[in-house]
Amino acid sequence: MGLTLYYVEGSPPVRATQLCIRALGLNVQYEFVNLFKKENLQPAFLEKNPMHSVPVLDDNGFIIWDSHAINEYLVTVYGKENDSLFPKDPKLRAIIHQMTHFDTGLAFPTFAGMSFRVLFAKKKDILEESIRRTRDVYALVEKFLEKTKYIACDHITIADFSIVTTLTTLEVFVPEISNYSRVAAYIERCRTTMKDYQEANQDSLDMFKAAVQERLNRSSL
Ligand SMILES: N[C@@H](CCC(=O)N[C@@H](CS)C(=O)NCC(=O)O)C(=O)O
Repeated sequence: MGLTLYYVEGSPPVRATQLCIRALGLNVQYEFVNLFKKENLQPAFLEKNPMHSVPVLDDNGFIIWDSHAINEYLVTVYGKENDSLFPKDPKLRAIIHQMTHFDTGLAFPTFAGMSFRVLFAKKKDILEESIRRTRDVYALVEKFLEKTKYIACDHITIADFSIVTTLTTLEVFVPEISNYSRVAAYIERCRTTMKDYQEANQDSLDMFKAAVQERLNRSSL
């Protein structure tokens, strides 16, 4: 059996978990869940995750959902003792949680609102309110990065997997990150230092961008 990840292409939380899986060098089987065909609402999937979201991890029958929880679990169980991706130091852990809650509470829902509108409700525009919220996210991350190279400290942690995947996907809708120099430098740092960034984040992000671009019918984003 081993590890199975239920996933969909393009999803920032799925990509966050894939970055973690790649960083840990884990061997994982992938099960595609087609959200457009509502496979996530089928009883068998709801049994695994009543929240009907991906990613979901099955570790030999132990089921866990939510990318942040999955990443904590993977590093705790399969990482090195005191793995730097999720260090045991309580203060650092608190900051990692602070940043993953920022992702869940503000950054990801900002993405999800725009994504639902364009891909599922098939609208061809983005609401002003969503653009304003995205700018808030960029400005907050710009502020967070005043003191550290990565989002929680000076090295990569699981919080970075969540923040970088969400930020790079927000940029698909509101391509203004170049106005935020620390955010732009941070994304470039993640791109060049995270293991298998291209395969775990960029490839799927590019597919997502092409799908959004097609729906919005813009020549460039
Ligand atoms: N907080 C969750 C969010 C997961 C989530 O909302 N995933 C989206 C794809 S990006 C999904 O599965 N949406 C379908 C649904 O919620 O019904 C996580 O980090 O895993």
